[in-house]
Amino acid sequence: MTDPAIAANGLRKSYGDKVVLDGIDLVVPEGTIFSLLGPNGAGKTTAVNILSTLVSPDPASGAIRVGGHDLGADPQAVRAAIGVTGQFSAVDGLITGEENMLLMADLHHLPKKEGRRTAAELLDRFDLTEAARKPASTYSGGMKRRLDIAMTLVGSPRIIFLDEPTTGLDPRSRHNMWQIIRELVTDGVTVFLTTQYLEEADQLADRIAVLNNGRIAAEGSAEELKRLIPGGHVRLRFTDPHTYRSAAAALHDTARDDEALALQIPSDGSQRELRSILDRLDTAGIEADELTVHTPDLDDVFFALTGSTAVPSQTADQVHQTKENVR
Ligand SMILES: Nc1ncnc2c1ncn2[C@@H]1O[C@H](COP(=O)(O)OP(=O)(O)OP(=O)(O)O)[C@@H](O)[C@H]1O
Repeated sequence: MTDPAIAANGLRKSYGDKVVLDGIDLVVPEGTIFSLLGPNGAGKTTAVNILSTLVSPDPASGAIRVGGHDLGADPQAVRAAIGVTGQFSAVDGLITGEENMLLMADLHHLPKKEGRRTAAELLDRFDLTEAARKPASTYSGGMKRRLDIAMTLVGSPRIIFLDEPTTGLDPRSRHNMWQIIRELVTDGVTVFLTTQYLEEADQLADRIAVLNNGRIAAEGSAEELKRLIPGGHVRLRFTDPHTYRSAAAALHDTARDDEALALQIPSDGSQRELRSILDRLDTAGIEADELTVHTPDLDDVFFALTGSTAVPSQTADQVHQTKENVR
């Protein structure tokens, strides 16, 4: 089996009396997007800084491996495997986009010709060819972020840390950035993403960890996390009023919508609960015309997990969410 791209056990970091990371475990498989979510000051940037060798973890931390290399024993090898795009851009505004790229190529000791080719290819890929000869200070926020990522890619990193890559971008630029991130992963790159935008994690991440009070409050796919909090339900819709009434009689605890001929049943969307609903319908010889599973959105999850009341650490069950017609 191949090493995960990132594996950290009991990651700890304190500044004086302040415990920022209180022993967190992270595993990010290769070629996936992992998102660390958390409110301001939760420790997301600290985690990125440690995993990218910029900041030392506390000695009490467990093993940390990035790109298959031990972070403590071989930080140089880790640095060679990763790229980091931080909240504070590495772009130098006084020189052009192209010059920024060529500077990165020099830093990576690429031969002049190869550096020029790589710079031109990446500028083209990130739609910056036209602006390449203009000072980067004249670029829009979205262009600067694109240039920043392009610069990170000059070294062909296998793992990229993106610390709040779309903060402050308008919706169009944000969607463009999401597309870029998806394409990176299609190319086999692993992305470790921090964000305060729940929609961003929902759209992009294979797995999400919610950081709160120095610990991982919950971890799972977006769908799994949404099932951790109440508010989910199964909705059954009928076209025949008689069937609708029979279903309402056969199922318990349903909220009725007589106008829409729809029944709403509280449910965590788990396979077990779905099976129980379908069994009861089968027993009564009833077929619904439509069945949909509704889960709370990630906003609900975030507020529930990072609110004042502590939520125990848990991992959601692997349950497949269905949205399908019942046949
Ligand atoms: N060098 C440092 N010295 C002292 N305290 C620090 C240092 N770096 C970070 N902290 C503290 O650690 C905590 C976590 O900071 P961090 O920047 O990692 O949070 P974050 O989740 O990235 O927040 P944001 O979303 O606001 O960027 C904060 O309380 C911060 O003040």
